[in-house]
Amino acid sequence: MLRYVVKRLVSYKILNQEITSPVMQAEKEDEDEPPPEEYVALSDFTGSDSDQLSFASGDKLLVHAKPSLAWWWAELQGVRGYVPASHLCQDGTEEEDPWQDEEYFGSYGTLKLHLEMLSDKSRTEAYRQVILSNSASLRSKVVMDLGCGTGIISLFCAQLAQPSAVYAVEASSIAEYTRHLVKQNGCEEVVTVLQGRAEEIELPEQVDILVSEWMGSCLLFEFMVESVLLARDRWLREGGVIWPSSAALTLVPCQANSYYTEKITFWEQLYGLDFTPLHTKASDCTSQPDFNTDRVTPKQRPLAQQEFFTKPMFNHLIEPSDCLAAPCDVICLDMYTLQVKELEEMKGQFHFCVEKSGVFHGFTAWFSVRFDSLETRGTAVELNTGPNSEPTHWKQTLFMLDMPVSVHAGDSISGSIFLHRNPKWRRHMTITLNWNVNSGTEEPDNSQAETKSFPMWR
Ligand SMILES: C[S@@+](CC[C@H](N)C(=O)[O-])C[C@H]1O[C@@H](n2cnc3c(N)ncnc32)[C@H](O)[C@@H]1O
Repeated sequence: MLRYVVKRLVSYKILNQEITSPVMQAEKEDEDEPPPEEYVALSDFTGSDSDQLSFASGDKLLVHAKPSLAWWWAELQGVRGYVPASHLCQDGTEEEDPWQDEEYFGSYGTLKLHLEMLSDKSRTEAYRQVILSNSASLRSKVVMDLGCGTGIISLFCAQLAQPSAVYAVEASSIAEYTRHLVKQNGCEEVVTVLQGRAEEIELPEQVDILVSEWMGSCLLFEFMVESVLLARDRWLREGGVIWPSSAALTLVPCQANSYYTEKITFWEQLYGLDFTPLHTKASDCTSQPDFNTDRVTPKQRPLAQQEFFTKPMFNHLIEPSDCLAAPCDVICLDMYTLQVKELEEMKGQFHFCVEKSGVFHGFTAWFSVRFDSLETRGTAVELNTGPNSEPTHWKQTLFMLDMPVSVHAGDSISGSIFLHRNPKWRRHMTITLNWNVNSGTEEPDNSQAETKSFPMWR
């Protein structure tokens, strides 16, 4: 579901935002300070630096300056500090829709995204294979296809199996065309297209199978999974089946030589001139805190790293040879038991044994989903979006470290990953990686724990 991401990037222009130092701004405020705006905290926040302000859900804060989209300069009970904008909303004023449904469903109302998804053979064939290999068990069953788009999964059901009914639910305006497609393919007796949000539509009966293609970049981005869980609790009969049945997010430490060269080494020699201050921490540069990351640190990050390595990179296709260790599943979801509230914060651990010497540039993430078989002794179908499978339109997601680290076979990289759903923008999240590189030699280990947060996208 990269399609929606790209649109967001363009519209937010996050990476190109103009940042004013709030220190400068705060000084200026004394002279001609505009009146502060009152905001209410949506959730608790504990500052991780001395210049950050901690607050509790429901606190009323005065916002004095908005130096970036992510971090504001605010006051609580006379104390001032930086606060994450995503944790605040304005009381009493009409807020933007936290689900951004107009834009989200607007983009699924066009053919562009459906063309991209239907062109993805690995993805679409995986769903086809699930229906085909379970066709006997699907006979006379009732199916709900949540977010049917052009109706491809519903049509597979009608074409390859004999369900008694398929309810194809779609909130975007593409649903009007889906009805024509169902008729055109002679499936109107079985497939009923219902236009509306899955959370709001009414079905005439409970369903035996709930199928959906809901996965986003890094599995959860877009959080369509929430709609699937709510539909499961409302419409799936007891003992019913959910496809995909489970999902996993996988991580690997990797090299990313060409991306690093393109964005960092590039500045070293330009037309016989030295542009290295753009990627090197220079002591004589004006100190400007980094407002783009999830934490404001007093550490100054070079401009190139700030601009290119703050957000993760979608559209990355990692070569298996660039994986420095065996990949590790860091988050595993059981779609039968997962609860909506668990989506707010998810944590996983990793421990990688470096298998070959190289440069550790970052981590690459991807996901896989599994569809349990309904047939006795049937085999599960897996859709894997990793580097050892056919590329999909999701590709993989690259998280660049600010500074590459040389690693050797026998070293280990261990740590944790933390997915924090944006309390305000419900389709977004921040991924925080904490890691430690330990040398495999007998020498004393001086390695330091590192941490970096990557907003996706707000
Ligand atoms: C990733 S697309 C999959 C489309 C189709 N199932 C396919 O495989 O080609 C997800 C679809 O779900 C729809 N959708 C997302 N959330 C929904 C919700 N809560 N209710 C109804 N439709 C939803 C979107 O508009 C979009 O068309």
